Amino acid sequence: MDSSPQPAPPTGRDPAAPADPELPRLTVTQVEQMKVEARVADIYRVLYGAAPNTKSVMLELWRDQHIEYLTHGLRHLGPAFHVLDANRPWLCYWMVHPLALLDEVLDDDLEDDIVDFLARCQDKDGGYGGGPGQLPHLATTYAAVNTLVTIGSKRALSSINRDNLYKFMLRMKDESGAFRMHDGGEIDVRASYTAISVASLVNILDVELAKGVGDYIARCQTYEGGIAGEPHAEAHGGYTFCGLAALILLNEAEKLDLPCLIDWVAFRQGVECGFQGRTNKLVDGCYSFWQGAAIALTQKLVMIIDEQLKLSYSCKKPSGEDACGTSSSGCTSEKSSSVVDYAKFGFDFIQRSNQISPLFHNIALQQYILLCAQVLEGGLRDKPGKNRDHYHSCYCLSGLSVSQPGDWRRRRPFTLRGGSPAKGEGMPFRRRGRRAHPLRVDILRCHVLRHLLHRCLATGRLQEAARWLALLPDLHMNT
Ligand SMILES: CC(C)=CCC/C(C)=C/CC/C(C)=C/COP(=O)(O)OP(=O)(O)O
Ligand SMILES: [Zn+2]
Repeated sequence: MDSSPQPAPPTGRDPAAPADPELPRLTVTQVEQMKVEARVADIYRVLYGAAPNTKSVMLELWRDQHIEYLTHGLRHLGPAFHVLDANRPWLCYWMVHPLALLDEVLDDDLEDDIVDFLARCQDKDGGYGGGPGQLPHLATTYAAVNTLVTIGSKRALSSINRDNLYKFMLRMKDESGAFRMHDGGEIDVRASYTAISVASLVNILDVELAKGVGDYIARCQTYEGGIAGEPHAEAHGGYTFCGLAALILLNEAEKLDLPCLIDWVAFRQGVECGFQGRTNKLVDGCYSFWQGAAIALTQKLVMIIDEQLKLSYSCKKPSGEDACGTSSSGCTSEKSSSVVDYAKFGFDFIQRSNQISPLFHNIALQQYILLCAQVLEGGLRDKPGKNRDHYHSCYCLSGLSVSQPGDWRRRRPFTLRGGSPAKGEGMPFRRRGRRAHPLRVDILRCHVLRHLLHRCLATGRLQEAARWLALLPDLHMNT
Protein backbone atom coordinates (compact mmCIF):
# COMPACT_ATOMS: atom_id res chain seq x y z
CA MET A 1 0.00 0.00 0.00
CA ASP A 2 1.19 3.45 -0.77
CA SER A 3 1.72 6.07 1.88
CA SER A 4 0.37 8.92 -0.25
CA PRO A 5 -1.03 11.86 1.72
CA GLN A 6 -4.53 11.36 2.97
CA PRO A 7 -7.27 13.96 3.11
CA ALA A 8 -6.78 15.34 6.58
CA PRO A 9 -9.41 18.08 6.64
CA PRO A 10 -7.80 21.35 7.68
CA THR A 11 -8.86 22.68 11.04
CA GLY A 12 -11.08 25.78 11.03
CA ARG A 13 -10.78 28.86 13.21
CA ASP A 14 -12.33 28.50 16.62
CA PRO A 15 -15.63 30.43 16.42
CA ALA A 16 -15.67 30.80 20.22
CA ALA A 17 -12.33 32.63 20.28
CA PRO A 18 -12.67 36.21 21.60
CA ALA A 19 -12.48 38.99 19.01
CA ASP A 20 -9.12 40.73 18.83
CA PRO A 21 -9.59 44.23 20.39
CA GLU A 22 -6.61 45.48 18.36
CA LEU A 23 -8.23 44.52 15.04
CA PRO A 24 -7.34 47.22 12.48
CA ARG A 25 -10.03 48.86 10.38
CA LEU A 26 -10.66 46.99 7.16
CA THR A 27 -11.11 48.48 3.70
CA VAL A 28 -14.16 47.59 1.63
CA THR A 29 -12.05 45.32 -0.56
CA GLN A 30 -10.75 43.47 2.45
CA VAL A 31 -14.26 43.01 3.78
CA GLU A 32 -15.36 41.63 0.40
CA GLN A 33 -12.38 39.31 0.40
CA MET A 34 -13.32 38.02 3.84
CA LYS A 35 -16.86 37.34 2.66
CA VAL A 36 -15.56 35.30 -0.22
CA GLU A 37 -13.28 33.37 2.08
CA ALA A 38 -16.19 32.65 4.38
CA ARG A 39 -18.21 31.29 1.45
CA VAL A 40 -15.34 29.08 0.36
CA ALA A 41 -15.05 27.77 3.89
CA ASP A 42 -18.73 26.77 3.77
CA ILE A 43 -18.36 25.01 0.45
CA TYR A 44 -15.35 23.20 1.77
CA ARG A 45 -17.18 22.25 4.96
CA VAL A 46 -20.09 20.81 2.97
CA LEU A 47 -17.74 18.77 0.83
CA TYR A 48 -15.18 17.66 3.38
CA GLY A 49 -16.84 18.13 6.75
CA ALA A 50 -14.38 20.77 8.02
CA ALA A 51 -13.44 24.32 7.21
CA PRO A 52 -10.02 25.13 5.75
CA ASN A 53 -7.86 27.39 7.87
CA THR A 54 -6.44 29.15 4.83
CA LYS A 55 -7.93 30.22 1.53
CA SER A 56 -5.67 27.70 -0.22
CA VAL A 57 -6.34 24.01 0.06
CA MET A 58 -4.35 21.06 -1.09
CA LEU A 59 -6.33 18.97 -3.53
CA GLU A 60 -5.38 15.34 -3.26
CA LEU A 61 -6.44 12.01 -4.58
CA TRP A 62 -7.82 9.88 -1.78
CA ARG A 63 -6.12 6.80 -3.08
CA ASP A 64 -6.62 4.38 -0.19
CA GLN A 65 -10.34 5.11 0.05
CA HIS A 66 -10.80 4.56 -3.69
CA ILE A 67 -8.86 1.30 -3.55
CA GLU A 68 -11.02 0.11 -0.66
CA TYR A 69 -14.24 0.99 -2.53
CA LEU A 70 -13.09 -0.70 -5.74
CA THR A 71 -11.67 -3.90 -4.22
CA HIS A 72 -14.73 -4.28 -2.01
CA GLY A 73 -16.83 -4.10 -5.18
CA LEU A 74 -14.74 -6.76 -6.89
CA ARG A 75 -15.02 -9.13 -3.93
CA HIS A 76 -18.80 -8.78 -3.91
CA LEU A 77 -19.48 -8.92 -7.64
CA GLY A 78 -22.00 -11.73 -7.28
CA PRO A 79 -24.50 -10.73 -4.61
CA ALA A 80 -24.22 -6.94 -4.76
CA PHE A 81 -24.72 -6.44 -8.46
CA HIS A 82 -27.43 -8.82 -9.58
CA VAL A 83 -29.45 -5.82 -10.79
CA LEU A 84 -26.68 -5.24 -13.31
CA ASP A 85 -26.78 -8.86 -14.36
CA ALA A 86 -26.15 -8.14 -18.05
CA ASN A 87 -23.23 -5.83 -17.26
CA ARG A 88 -20.94 -7.95 -15.14
CA PRO A 89 -17.87 -7.86 -17.43
CA TRP A 90 -18.33 -4.08 -17.39
CA LEU A 91 -18.32 -4.08 -13.59
CA CYS A 92 -15.05 -6.04 -13.67
CA TYR A 93 -13.57 -3.48 -16.06
CA TRP A 94 -14.85 -0.48 -14.09
CA MET A 95 -13.01 -1.80 -11.02
CA VAL A 96 -9.91 -3.52 -12.42
CA HIS A 97 -8.96 -0.64 -14.72
CA PRO A 98 -9.02 2.16 -12.09
CA LEU A 99 -7.20 -0.10 -9.62
CA ALA A 100 -4.46 -0.47 -12.25
CA LEU A 101 -4.40 3.32 -12.66
CA LEU A 102 -3.94 3.58 -8.90
CA ASP A 103 -0.99 1.17 -9.12
CA GLU A 104 -2.79 -1.34 -6.95
CA VAL A 105 -1.98 -5.00 -7.47
CA LEU A 106 -4.84 -7.47 -6.98
CA ASP A 107 -4.23 -10.61 -4.99
CA ASP A 108 -3.87 -13.79 -7.03
CA ASP A 109 -7.07 -15.45 -5.81
CA LEU A 110 -9.18 -12.46 -6.73
CA GLU A 111 -7.56 -12.28 -10.17
CA ASP A 112 -8.20 -15.98 -10.77
CA ASP A 113 -11.85 -15.60 -9.71
CA ILE A 114 -12.30 -12.78 -12.23
CA VAL A 115 -10.60 -14.78 -15.00
CA ASP A 116 -12.80 -17.81 -14.26
CA PHE A 117 -15.93 -15.69 -14.20
CA LEU A 118 -15.12 -14.04 -17.54
CA ALA A 119 -14.32 -17.44 -19.06
CA ARG A 120 -17.90 -18.42 -18.21
CA CYS A 121 -19.16 -15.31 -20.06
CA GLN A 122 -17.27 -16.28 -23.23
CA ASP A 123 -19.60 -17.61 -25.92
CA LYS A 124 -18.70 -20.93 -27.55
CA ASP A 125 -18.78 -19.16 -30.95
CA GLY A 126 -16.71 -16.20 -29.78
CA GLY A 127 -17.21 -12.93 -27.96
CA TYR A 128 -18.42 -12.30 -24.41
CA GLY A 129 -21.92 -11.84 -23.07
CA GLY A 130 -23.09 -9.76 -20.12
CA GLY A 131 -23.04 -12.87 -17.92
CA PRO A 132 -22.71 -16.65 -18.25
CA GLY A 133 -24.95 -17.99 -21.03
CA GLN A 134 -25.87 -14.54 -22.34
CA LEU A 135 -25.75 -13.37 -25.97
CA PRO A 136 -22.26 -12.19 -26.99
CA HIS A 137 -22.11 -8.43 -27.34
CA LEU A 138 -19.32 -6.13 -28.52
CA ALA A 139 -19.53 -3.84 -25.47
CA THR A 140 -19.17 -6.66 -22.93
CA THR A 141 -16.50 -8.22 -25.16
CA TYR A 142 -14.56 -4.95 -24.91
CA ALA A 143 -14.98 -4.91 -21.13
CA ALA A 144 -13.99 -8.56 -20.69
CA VAL A 145 -10.94 -8.45 -22.98
CA ASN A 146 -9.65 -5.19 -21.48
CA THR A 147 -10.05 -6.62 -17.99
CA LEU A 148 -8.15 -9.78 -18.93
CA VAL A 149 -5.37 -7.86 -20.66
CA THR A 150 -5.07 -5.55 -17.66
CA ILE A 151 -4.75 -8.55 -15.34
CA GLY A 152 -2.20 -9.81 -17.84
CA SER A 153 -1.44 -13.22 -16.29
CA LYS A 154 -0.86 -16.23 -18.54
CA ARG A 155 -4.11 -17.70 -17.30
CA ALA A 156 -5.97 -14.47 -18.15
CA LEU A 157 -4.50 -14.01 -21.62
CA SER A 158 -4.76 -17.63 -22.67
CA SER A 159 -8.43 -17.71 -21.69
CA ILE A 160 -9.27 -15.48 -24.69
CA ASN A 161 -10.21 -17.59 -27.71
CA ARG A 162 -8.79 -15.29 -30.42
CA ASP A 163 -9.90 -17.44 -33.38
CA ASN A 164 -13.50 -17.42 -32.25
CA LEU A 165 -13.26 -13.75 -31.33
CA TYR A 166 -12.21 -12.96 -34.89
CA LYS A 167 -15.15 -14.98 -36.26
CA PHE A 168 -17.53 -13.18 -33.91
CA MET A 169 -16.27 -9.83 -35.13
CA LEU A 170 -16.62 -10.74 -38.78
CA ARG A 171 -20.19 -11.80 -37.99
CA MET A 172 -20.86 -8.37 -36.43
CA LYS A 173 -19.59 -6.55 -39.51
CA ASP A 174 -22.20 -4.93 -41.71
CA GLU A 175 -21.79 -4.64 -45.46
CA SER A 176 -21.40 -0.85 -45.01
CA GLY A 177 -18.15 -1.57 -43.16
CA ALA A 178 -19.51 -0.56 -39.76
CA PHE A 179 -20.15 -3.00 -36.91
CA ARG A 180 -23.32 -3.92 -35.06
CA MET A 181 -23.29 -4.46 -31.27
CA HIS A 182 -24.69 -8.01 -31.36
CA ASP A 183 -26.52 -10.37 -33.72
CA GLY A 184 -29.34 -8.27 -35.20
CA GLY A 185 -28.28 -5.34 -33.01
CA GLU A 186 -27.74 -1.62 -33.61
CA ILE A 187 -24.93 -0.23 -35.77
CA ASP A 188 -23.06 2.70 -34.25
CA VAL A 189 -19.65 4.26 -33.60
CA ARG A 190 -19.41 2.52 -30.24
CA ALA A 191 -19.61 -0.86 -32.00
CA SER A 192 -16.87 0.19 -34.43
CA TYR A 193 -14.60 1.31 -31.59
CA THR A 194 -15.12 -1.74 -29.39
CA ALA A 195 -14.50 -4.08 -32.33
CA ILE A 196 -11.44 -2.26 -33.65
CA SER A 197 -9.86 -1.64 -30.25
CA VAL A 198 -10.29 -5.25 -29.09
CA ALA A 199 -9.03 -6.58 -32.42
CA SER A 200 -6.01 -4.29 -32.20
CA LEU A 201 -5.34 -5.22 -28.59
CA VAL A 202 -5.26 -8.97 -29.20
CA ASN A 203 -3.62 -8.58 -32.60
CA ILE A 204 -6.35 -9.93 -34.87
CA LEU A 205 -7.00 -6.67 -36.72
CA ASP A 206 -6.69 -7.07 -40.48
CA VAL A 207 -7.90 -5.50 -43.73
CA GLU A 208 -11.06 -7.57 -43.69
CA LEU A 209 -12.17 -6.19 -40.30
CA ALA A 210 -10.90 -2.69 -41.04
CA LYS A 211 -12.39 -1.99 -44.44
CA GLY A 212 -15.07 0.69 -44.54
CA VAL A 213 -14.93 1.48 -40.79
CA GLY A 214 -12.99 4.73 -41.20
CA ASP A 215 -15.40 6.07 -43.81
CA TYR A 216 -18.38 5.18 -41.63
CA ILE A 217 -16.89 7.03 -38.63
CA ALA A 218 -16.02 10.07 -40.78
CA ARG A 219 -19.69 10.22 -41.85
CA CYS A 220 -20.63 10.53 -38.15
CA GLN A 221 -18.65 13.76 -37.62
CA THR A 222 -21.25 16.50 -37.38
CA TYR A 223 -21.33 20.17 -38.36
CA GLU A 224 -20.42 20.96 -34.72
CA GLY A 225 -17.12 19.07 -35.00
CA GLY A 226 -17.78 16.25 -32.54
CA ILE A 227 -18.77 12.72 -33.54
CA ALA A 228 -22.29 11.31 -33.23
CA GLY A 229 -23.34 7.72 -32.58
CA GLU A 230 -24.51 7.35 -36.17
CA PRO A 231 -24.67 9.57 -39.27
CA HIS A 232 -26.92 12.67 -38.90
CA ALA A 233 -27.26 12.32 -35.12
CA GLU A 234 -26.01 14.66 -32.36
CA ALA A 235 -22.30 14.98 -31.52
CA HIS A 236 -21.49 13.43 -28.15
CA GLY A 237 -18.26 13.09 -26.14
CA GLY A 238 -18.61 9.32 -25.73
CA TYR A 239 -18.83 8.74 -29.45
CA THR A 240 -16.21 11.37 -30.16
CA PHE A 241 -13.65 9.46 -28.13
CA CYS A 242 -14.73 6.15 -29.69
CA GLY A 243 -14.58 7.49 -33.25
CA LEU A 244 -11.25 9.26 -32.92
CA ALA A 245 -9.58 6.38 -31.05
CA ALA A 246 -10.81 3.83 -33.62
CA LEU A 247 -9.49 5.94 -36.48
CA ILE A 248 -6.11 6.26 -34.77
CA LEU A 249 -5.90 2.48 -34.39
CA LEU A 250 -6.72 2.20 -38.10
CA ASN A 251 -4.15 4.90 -38.93
CA GLU A 252 -6.90 6.91 -40.61
CA ALA A 253 -7.26 9.90 -38.27
CA GLU A 254 -6.93 12.26 -41.23
CA LYS A 255 -10.43 11.22 -42.30
CA LEU A 256 -11.74 13.57 -39.62
CA ASP A 257 -11.59 17.34 -39.61
CA LEU A 258 -9.37 17.50 -36.53
CA PRO A 259 -9.29 21.30 -35.99
CA CYS A 260 -13.07 21.26 -36.05
CA LEU A 261 -13.16 18.33 -33.60
CA ILE A 262 -10.71 20.00 -31.20
CA ASP A 263 -12.75 23.19 -31.30
CA TRP A 264 -15.89 21.34 -30.31
CA VAL A 265 -14.27 19.26 -27.55
CA ALA A 266 -12.36 22.18 -26.00
CA PHE A 267 -15.54 24.19 -25.69
CA ARG A 268 -17.32 21.37 -23.92
CA GLN A 269 -15.17 22.20 -20.86
CA GLY A 270 -17.36 24.48 -18.83
CA VAL A 271 -16.80 27.23 -16.32
CA GLU A 272 -17.22 24.50 -13.73
CA CYS A 273 -13.89 23.10 -15.00
CA GLY A 274 -15.37 19.70 -15.89
CA PHE A 275 -16.64 18.60 -19.30
CA GLN A 276 -20.18 18.26 -20.60
CA GLY A 277 -21.00 15.39 -22.98
CA ARG A 278 -22.82 17.54 -25.51
CA THR A 279 -23.81 21.11 -26.14
CA ASN A 280 -26.05 22.71 -23.50
CA LYS A 281 -25.92 19.78 -21.08
CA LEU A 282 -24.53 19.67 -17.54
CA VAL A 283 -20.91 18.80 -16.83
CA ASP A 284 -20.34 15.29 -15.55
CA GLY A 285 -17.18 13.66 -14.15
CA CYS A 286 -17.25 10.75 -16.63
CA TYR A 287 -16.68 13.13 -19.55
CA SER A 288 -13.33 13.97 -17.96
CA PHE A 289 -12.31 10.84 -19.79
CA TRP A 290 -14.49 10.72 -22.89
CA GLN A 291 -13.83 14.36 -23.82
CA GLY A 292 -10.50 14.76 -21.99
CA ALA A 293 -9.02 11.67 -23.64
CA ALA A 294 -10.28 12.66 -27.07
CA ILE A 295 -8.53 16.01 -26.85
CA ALA A 296 -5.45 14.49 -25.20
CA LEU A 297 -5.10 12.13 -28.18
CA THR A 298 -4.88 15.11 -30.51
CA GLN A 299 -1.63 16.16 -28.78
CA LYS A 300 0.01 13.40 -30.82
CA LEU A 301 -1.67 14.28 -34.11
CA VAL A 302 -0.01 17.60 -34.76
CA MET A 303 1.29 16.66 -38.23
CA ILE A 304 -2.21 15.97 -39.52
CA ILE A 305 -3.72 18.99 -37.75
CA ASP A 306 -1.05 21.21 -39.24
CA GLU A 307 -1.65 19.85 -42.71
CA GLN A 308 -5.41 20.30 -42.38
CA LEU A 309 -5.03 23.86 -41.10
CA LYS A 310 -2.72 24.75 -43.99
CA LEU A 311 -5.25 23.33 -46.42
CA SER A 312 -8.05 25.30 -44.84
CA TYR A 313 -6.03 28.54 -45.08
CA SER A 314 -5.20 28.01 -48.73
CA CYS A 315 -7.78 28.72 -51.43
CA LYS A 316 -7.61 25.15 -52.67
CA LYS A 317 -10.15 22.91 -51.00
CA PRO A 318 -9.97 19.17 -51.37
CA SER A 319 -12.86 17.70 -53.32
CA GLY A 320 -15.60 15.67 -51.64
CA GLU A 321 -15.56 17.48 -48.31
CA ASP A 322 -18.46 17.61 -45.90
CA ALA A 323 -19.98 20.54 -44.00
CA CYS A 324 -17.04 20.55 -41.62
CA GLY A 325 -14.46 20.60 -44.37
CA THR A 326 -13.52 16.95 -43.91
CA SER A 327 -11.81 15.49 -46.92
CA SER A 328 -13.25 12.09 -47.66
CA SER A 329 -10.05 11.09 -49.38
CA GLY A 330 -7.86 12.12 -46.45
CA CYS A 331 -4.97 14.53 -46.71
CA THR A 332 -1.93 12.40 -46.06
CA SER A 333 -0.07 10.38 -48.60
CA GLU A 334 -1.73 7.39 -50.21
CA LYS A 335 -1.69 4.19 -48.20
CA SER A 336 -1.67 0.79 -49.73
CA SER A 337 -4.14 -1.42 -47.88
CA SER A 338 -2.37 -4.62 -48.90
CA VAL A 339 0.73 -3.80 -46.82
CA VAL A 340 -0.96 -2.31 -43.77
CA ASP A 341 0.60 -3.48 -40.50
CA TYR A 342 -2.33 -2.98 -38.13
CA ALA A 343 -0.47 -4.45 -35.17
CA LYS A 344 1.89 -1.48 -35.15
CA PHE A 345 -0.47 1.47 -35.27
CA GLY A 346 -1.81 1.45 -31.72
CA PHE A 347 1.52 0.53 -30.20
CA ASP A 348 3.45 3.18 -32.12
CA PHE A 349 0.88 5.82 -31.29
CA ILE A 350 1.15 5.16 -27.55
CA GLN A 351 4.94 5.33 -27.75
CA ARG A 352 4.85 8.68 -29.55
CA SER A 353 5.42 11.72 -27.32
CA ASN A 354 2.98 14.54 -27.10
CA GLN A 355 3.92 17.17 -29.64
CA ILE A 356 2.12 20.10 -27.98
CA SER A 357 0.75 21.13 -24.58
CA PRO A 358 -2.81 20.10 -23.69
CA LEU A 359 -5.44 21.86 -25.78
CA PHE A 360 -7.83 22.04 -22.87
CA HIS A 361 -7.44 23.32 -19.31
CA ASN A 362 -5.95 20.20 -17.80
CA ILE A 363 -5.33 21.78 -14.42
CA ALA A 364 -8.93 22.89 -14.16
CA LEU A 365 -10.13 19.42 -15.07
CA GLN A 366 -8.07 17.93 -12.25
CA GLN A 367 -9.62 20.48 -9.92
CA TYR A 368 -13.11 19.37 -10.93
CA ILE A 369 -12.28 15.71 -10.43
CA LEU A 370 -10.47 16.13 -7.11
CA LEU A 371 -12.77 18.73 -5.63
CA CYS A 372 -16.20 17.85 -6.98
CA ALA A 373 -16.11 14.23 -8.08
CA GLN A 374 -14.32 12.53 -5.18
CA VAL A 375 -16.36 11.01 -2.38
CA LEU A 376 -14.66 11.12 0.98
CA GLU A 377 -15.50 7.48 1.75
CA GLY A 378 -13.96 6.40 -1.57
CA GLY A 379 -15.28 6.23 -5.12
CA LEU A 380 -16.06 9.05 -7.53
CA ARG A 381 -19.22 10.55 -8.96
CA ASP A 382 -20.81 12.57 -11.73
CA LYS A 383 -21.04 15.75 -9.60
CA PRO A 384 -21.75 16.82 -5.99
CA GLY A 385 -25.21 15.71 -4.96
CA LYS A 386 -24.94 12.45 -6.92
CA ASN A 387 -23.90 9.11 -5.49
CA ARG A 388 -20.59 7.42 -6.27
CA ASP A 389 -20.64 4.45 -8.62
CA HIS A 390 -18.12 2.22 -10.33
CA TYR A 391 -18.67 3.62 -13.83
CA HIS A 392 -17.90 7.17 -12.64
CA SER A 393 -15.03 5.97 -10.47
CA CYS A 394 -13.46 4.35 -13.52
CA TYR A 395 -13.90 7.28 -15.88
CA CYS A 396 -13.13 10.07 -13.41
CA LEU A 397 -9.84 8.39 -12.54
CA SER A 398 -9.16 7.76 -16.23
CA GLY A 399 -9.87 11.46 -16.83
CA LEU A 400 -7.46 12.39 -14.04
CA SER A 401 -4.85 10.24 -15.69
CA VAL A 402 -5.22 11.80 -19.14
CA SER A 403 -5.20 15.30 -17.66
CA GLN A 404 -1.79 14.71 -16.09
CA PRO A 405 1.04 15.07 -18.57
CA GLY A 406 4.09 12.90 -18.83
CA ASP A 407 4.97 9.32 -19.28
CA TRP A 408 2.16 7.33 -17.72
CA ARG A 409 4.45 4.44 -16.84
CA ARG A 410 6.61 6.63 -14.60
CA ARG A 411 4.06 8.72 -12.80
CA ARG A 412 1.48 8.25 -10.13
CA PRO A 413 -1.72 10.26 -10.34
CA PHE A 414 -1.92 11.23 -6.69
CA THR A 415 -1.95 14.98 -6.69
CA LEU A 416 -2.87 17.81 -8.96
CA ARG A 417 -0.20 18.24 -11.59
CA GLY A 418 0.41 20.41 -14.61
CA GLY A 419 2.96 21.13 -17.26
CA SER A 420 3.85 19.71 -20.59
CA PRO A 421 6.26 16.94 -21.44
CA ALA A 422 7.07 18.64 -24.75
CA LYS A 423 10.50 20.28 -24.75
CA GLY A 424 10.44 24.05 -25.03
CA GLU A 425 6.73 24.34 -24.27
CA GLY A 426 5.73 26.82 -21.60
CA MET A 427 4.88 25.10 -18.36
CA PRO A 428 1.90 26.48 -16.48
CA PHE A 429 3.26 24.83 -13.34
CA ARG A 430 6.74 23.54 -12.79
CA ARG A 431 7.52 19.96 -11.93
CA ARG A 432 10.58 18.96 -10.01
CA GLY A 433 12.32 16.12 -11.78
CA ARG A 434 10.01 13.26 -12.49
CA ARG A 435 8.15 13.32 -9.20
CA ALA A 436 4.62 14.56 -8.98
CA HIS A 437 4.68 18.13 -7.76
CA PRO A 438 1.71 18.78 -5.50
CA LEU A 439 0.25 22.19 -6.20
CA ARG A 440 -1.43 24.44 -3.74
CA VAL A 441 -4.58 25.41 -5.51
CA ASP A 442 -6.29 28.64 -4.68
CA ILE A 443 -9.78 27.44 -4.08
CA LEU A 444 -11.13 30.93 -4.80
CA ARG A 445 -10.14 30.46 -8.39
CA CYS A 446 -12.14 27.28 -8.76
CA HIS A 447 -15.64 28.63 -8.14
CA VAL A 448 -16.78 25.22 -9.23
CA LEU A 449 -19.88 24.84 -7.17
CA ARG A 450 -20.98 28.42 -7.68
CA HIS A 451 -20.86 27.92 -11.43
CA LEU A 452 -22.89 24.76 -11.20
CA LEU A 453 -25.58 26.74 -9.47
CA HIS A 454 -25.35 29.59 -11.96
CA ARG A 455 -25.71 27.25 -14.87
CA CYS A 456 -28.84 25.66 -13.43
CA LEU A 457 -30.35 29.08 -12.87
CA ALA A 458 -29.32 30.33 -16.31
CA THR A 459 -30.87 27.35 -18.05
CA GLY A 460 -34.03 27.36 -15.96
CA ARG A 461 -33.33 24.06 -14.18
CA LEU A 462 -34.82 25.27 -10.96
CA GLN A 463 -35.10 21.92 -9.23
CA GLU A 464 -31.40 21.26 -9.72
CA ALA A 465 -30.62 24.83 -8.70
CA ALA A 466 -32.56 24.25 -5.50
CA ARG A 467 -30.37 21.26 -4.77
CA TRP A 468 -27.23 23.36 -5.17
CA LEU A 469 -28.72 26.05 -2.99
CA ALA A 470 -29.41 23.52 -0.29
CA LEU A 471 -25.76 22.50 -0.47
CA LEU A 472 -24.51 26.05 -0.49
CA PRO A 473 -26.72 28.11 1.79
CA ASP A 474 -24.41 31.13 1.86
CA LEU A 475 -24.37 31.50 -1.87
CA HIS A 476 -28.06 32.21 -1.83
CA MET A 477 -27.49 35.75 -0.67
CA ASN A 478 -24.90 36.40 -3.34
CA THR A 479 -26.66 35.23 -6.48
C1 LIG B 1 -16.64 1.97 -25.16
C2 LIG B 1 -18.04 2.44 -25.01
C3 LIG B 1 -19.08 1.41 -24.89
C4 LIG B 1 -18.28 3.74 -25.03
C5 LIG B 1 -19.56 4.40 -24.76
C6 LIG B 1 -19.40 5.83 -25.06
C7 LIG B 1 -20.48 6.70 -24.46
C8 LIG B 1 -20.32 7.13 -23.05
C9 LIG B 1 -21.47 7.09 -25.22
C10 LIG B 1 -22.49 8.01 -24.70
C11 LIG B 1 -23.88 7.56 -25.02
C12 LIG B 1 -24.90 8.65 -24.77
C13 LIG B 1 -25.65 9.18 -25.93
C14 LIG B 1 -25.08 9.12 -23.58
C15 LIG B 1 -26.05 10.22 -23.28
O1 LIG B 1 -26.46 10.02 -22.03
P1 LIG B 1 -27.25 11.16 -21.22
O2 LIG B 1 -28.27 11.82 -22.09
O3 LIG B 1 -27.73 10.51 -19.97
O4 LIG B 1 -26.07 12.12 -20.82
P2 LIG B 1 -25.75 13.63 -21.22
O5 LIG B 1 -26.86 14.47 -20.77
O6 LIG B 1 -24.48 13.93 -20.47
O7 LIG B 1 -25.54 13.67 -22.73
ZN1 LIG C 1 -21.55 10.43 -16.24
